[in-house]
Amino acid sequence: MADLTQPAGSAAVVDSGRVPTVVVDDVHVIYKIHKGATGGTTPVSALKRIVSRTKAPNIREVHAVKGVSFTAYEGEAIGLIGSNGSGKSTLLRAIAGLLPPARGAVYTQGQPSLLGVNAALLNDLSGERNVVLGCLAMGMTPDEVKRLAPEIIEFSGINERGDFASLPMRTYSSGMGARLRFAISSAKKHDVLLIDEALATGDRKFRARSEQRVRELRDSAGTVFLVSHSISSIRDTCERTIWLESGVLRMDGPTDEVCDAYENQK
Ligand SMILES: Nc1ncnc2c1ncn2[C@@H]1O[C@H](COP(=O)(O)OP(=O)(O)OP(=O)(O)O)[C@@H](O)[C@H]1O
Repeated sequence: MADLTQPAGSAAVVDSGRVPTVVVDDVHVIYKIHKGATGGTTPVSALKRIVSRTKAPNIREVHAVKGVSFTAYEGEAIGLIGSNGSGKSTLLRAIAGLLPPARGAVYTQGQPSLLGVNAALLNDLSGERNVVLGCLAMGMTPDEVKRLAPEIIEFSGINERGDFASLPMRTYSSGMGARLRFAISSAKKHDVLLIDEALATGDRKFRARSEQRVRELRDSAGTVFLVSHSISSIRDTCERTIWLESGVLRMDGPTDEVCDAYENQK
């Protein structure tokens, strides 16, 4: 995925004066949903379909991202906005390499790191143990982990109301869990960091801290993508915004212009 050479005839445009980190080139993502075993699933009917080259009747397709193209550069923080179901999370997962595009391609510099509110931590382990495991999983050395763990716990704020870091994560509120996930993932410099709504789960103080962290990550020459329904978070942290609607890229430009258009629609 590291080769950023642009394919001939590509819809994505690369500015040669800047270093591209993500090229999304005419990407389509289609979910195939199995509607359950409601007939047509016997070996005989499957054989008939193979012979007649027809699709299984119990598979529905959802075309979630439709021909999206753009290029992201080093040092950019890009907001992704759009109404519910417009394809923001799907696009993020495609950039992370978790969903294969049905058509088109994603080219990235290094392995993008997806930070979502559902990022996997182990519920039966304490916050402290999850910090250690999460940091090791991101490639830190044991010494780095030892040095950074107290800062990560401090940043997450989970100990603000007692010693929660030593308690199993299942005792945390969903906001506390999300804050810890954000604190772990953002402790490391990423070439490309993808954040899905994580900032929305914290309280006001944590939101301010995490917005500052996003700006630092961006300033350290990484590229940050931020999916959020909070337009004020997007305005505060991103200088560029992409607006998706029904899977189609509706607008891509300076945050103020795109957010104004989004807020003034209809
Ligand atoms: N795992 C899935 N299987 C099938 N369809 C899905 C799946 N995930 C999302 N979709 C569909 O894909 C479309 C885009 O969903 P997606 O979650 O990417 O939108 P979104 O813009 O992130 O929405 P929201 O703002 O509500 O989080 C929707 O129609 C949704 O129903």
